Amino acid sequence: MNIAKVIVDVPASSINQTFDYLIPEKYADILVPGMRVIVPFGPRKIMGFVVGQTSESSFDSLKEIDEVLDLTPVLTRELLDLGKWLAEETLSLYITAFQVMLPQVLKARYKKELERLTDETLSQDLESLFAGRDFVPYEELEDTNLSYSKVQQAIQDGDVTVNYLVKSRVTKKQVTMIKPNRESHLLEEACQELPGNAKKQQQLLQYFIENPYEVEQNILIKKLKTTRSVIKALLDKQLLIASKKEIYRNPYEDSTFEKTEALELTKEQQQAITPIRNSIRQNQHDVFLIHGVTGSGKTEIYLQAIQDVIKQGKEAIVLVPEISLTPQMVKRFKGRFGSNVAVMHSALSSGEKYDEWRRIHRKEVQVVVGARSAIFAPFENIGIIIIDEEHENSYKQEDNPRYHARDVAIHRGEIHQCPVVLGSATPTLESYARAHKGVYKLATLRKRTNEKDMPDVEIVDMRNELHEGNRSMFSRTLIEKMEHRIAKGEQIVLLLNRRGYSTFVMCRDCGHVKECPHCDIALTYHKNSNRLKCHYCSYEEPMPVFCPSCNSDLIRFFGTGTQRIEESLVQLIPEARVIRMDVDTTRGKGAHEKLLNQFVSKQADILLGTQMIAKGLDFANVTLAGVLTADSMLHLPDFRSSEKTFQLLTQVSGRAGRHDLPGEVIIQTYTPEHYSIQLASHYDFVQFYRIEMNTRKTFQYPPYVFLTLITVSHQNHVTVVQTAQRIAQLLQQQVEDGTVILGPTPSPIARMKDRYRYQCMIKYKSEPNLRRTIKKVIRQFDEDMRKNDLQIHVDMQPYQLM
Ligand SMILES: Nc1ncnc2c1ncn2[C@@H]1O[C@H](COP(=O)(O)OP(=O)(O)OP(=O)(O)O)[C@@H](O)[C@H]1O
Ligand SMILES: [Zn+2]
Ligand SMILES: [Zn+2]
Repeated sequence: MNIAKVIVDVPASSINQTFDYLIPEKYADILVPGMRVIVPFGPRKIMGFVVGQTSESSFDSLKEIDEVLDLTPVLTRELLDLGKWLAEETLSLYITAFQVMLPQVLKARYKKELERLTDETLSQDLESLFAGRDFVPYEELEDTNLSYSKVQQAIQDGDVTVNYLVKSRVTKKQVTMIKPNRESHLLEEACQELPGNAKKQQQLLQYFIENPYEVEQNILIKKLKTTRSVIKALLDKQLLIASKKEIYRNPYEDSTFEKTEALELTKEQQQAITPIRNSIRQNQHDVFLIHGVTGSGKTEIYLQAIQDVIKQGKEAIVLVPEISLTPQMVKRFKGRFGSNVAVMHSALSSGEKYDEWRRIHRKEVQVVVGARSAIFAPFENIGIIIIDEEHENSYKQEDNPRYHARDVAIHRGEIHQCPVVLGSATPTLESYARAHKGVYKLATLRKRTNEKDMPDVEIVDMRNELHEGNRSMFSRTLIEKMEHRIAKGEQIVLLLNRRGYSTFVMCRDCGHVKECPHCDIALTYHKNSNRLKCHYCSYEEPMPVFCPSCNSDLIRFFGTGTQRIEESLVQLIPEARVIRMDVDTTRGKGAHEKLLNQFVSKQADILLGTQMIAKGLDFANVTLAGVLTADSMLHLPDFRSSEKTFQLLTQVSGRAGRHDLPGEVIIQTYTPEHYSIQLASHYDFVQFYRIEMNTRKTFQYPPYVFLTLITVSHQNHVTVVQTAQRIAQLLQQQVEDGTVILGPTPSPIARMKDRYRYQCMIKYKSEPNLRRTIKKVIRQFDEDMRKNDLQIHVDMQPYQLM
């Protein structure tokens, strides 16, 4: 087995296969599939993944592997297989599928070092390598004759580890630790000698008299509500002593989470969890759909099911949509399982992400809570996979590989023979239909755990407001109710449904709309910088003073952004303190969390925001939720627009009155009679499901058919049209009767980043060979893609039809 099969990092379909390389003697003992290597490829040296080994090759004069990057495989056997499956399922390249499963840090080449983890004596050659140091540059290892297998053994024994030196900014985090500098009785004496007014210092000393241990300065400050200057005073008196300590970049200080215990489950919860527990006990793969109203205790069910899995010595993956991966959510998992939880979140720095991944890889944790890509957590003994808010679009990756985390979850669930649990108050029609047919097992939670009714929903017809002379974005009812709440010291959540709306700039004289010069899309006005920005390619320019088309100075912005709403809100209710949450105010790291904390600590009366405020937030003091424009996305050219509207309205309604105070919801709309608005106001999911399924059946949309979207793009318009037409023709010849090929038509955004875009949609009921057919068709354009920058994207499960 002296030959390695390698998938190389060249993202081209002509290279999408394994290449054979000779394994040099020095790597013979240590190399296993799943490791990354550097190999010569043409004139270059590139990275690749070892996916297999063999002793024979049909090629002669093989080149040698240049370097082995990992001493422990970064991809497990299962993940290697999963990568192959993923590539085939989504028609993407093997290399892209492997890359998506790994943290960013492992996708590039970084300097490495060996770190000694033990004080025990190591083998002699390792001792001479470390030569008294704790850290050794990796190159030194490569320069010695030391056998890699010895180092590998030391890593497996936990004596040594390999670190990646991600840019120094994120490599190591140092924290200040504080501990007492004297024995407790001496501290007590000192405490009595402090002046009587030094209450804060006394409190701090008292703490260390009772807890004579080292503690992180920041935690101390939080716990005792004390300050740096108080600590400094005692440091200066040499009663305490400070030191620096390097820590894992654990972004959530575990010790600050209060421990929670399993709650006694309600009847409904028990009924829902029992079959899940059975599957866990019997190592059986089933898919469960928990349809439970907001506040019905789904999360508690997840927590207790995970508890069972941990007891079995197995692992759990919990997926949460990016925007609901809030500190509140993390707290619930860390509160129950403490440091046994890793969190994977896009707001973490690449170093932090790598640390969390490594905790999983080393099996230091049994639970991971994360956004979409956490589905690839390198666990090897999975006992449950949970997808919360399963209807969320963010589970679909809109980039290659275009996968849906739900499909990956079910595939891994089959491999590990473990249950997969999908939960939502508004499941997708696809999932609910499967539950209806018995493919998934359905559990329904009808009641909130606190037995409180869902809040009353009032629909306000904005057309009437207009007729009666109210031109503002706020109905009189909503204003009245807001004023009432503010007077009582209660809080309000206001949602501006922003999809379909934006602040674009238009000339009132000639109607000219300012568009991005590279994309066929209106530019968005940003007031803070007084600039126009493109949300697709990040092009920007200053707000024009004169219309570029007719030179009129009546060029103004239109539409309704959160910023505009905030301004008019403050005009209407001057005493209102408003926190605005949108892409602009939440950009910085931790900004999201900071705004929420301000709201929780009642520094504001109103939380105004886009979709991001509708999910998962749980505020005790919120008694009114308002939706400003319920119908703004009802008319988008997307067959899921009614479903999305229903989901959003239901989610927002769930924000109010979750605790002791009763809640109320106002939905403002121009189409009050629409079924998704009417049924959302009655929380009638099942009726909505029935009506919407009928519509889907009539117009032949999923779940009655499958869709595949092929998008062609190129700088030259003619090339795009011709290619798209040719693809449609070729497909037409090969698909089954009854399969429909729509298009080619221009994509809804017909040009993006200077590239024209056309699309074909395939609608089918059964096409067992579709993937093969598409591959064959696209292969004909290989050369154009390689040499001529033609792009063809295939999405086997399109969600963004725009
Ligand atoms: N068995 C129980 N007994 C008492 N309280 C419970 C129980 N289960 C859950 N709760 C509490 O009820 C509240 C709502 O529960 P939870 O957040 O789990 O519901 P959910 O269905 O996940 O809500 P959402 O869909 O809005 O996220 C929480 O405060 C939770 O602590
Ligand atoms: Zn643009
Ligand atoms: Zn003009």
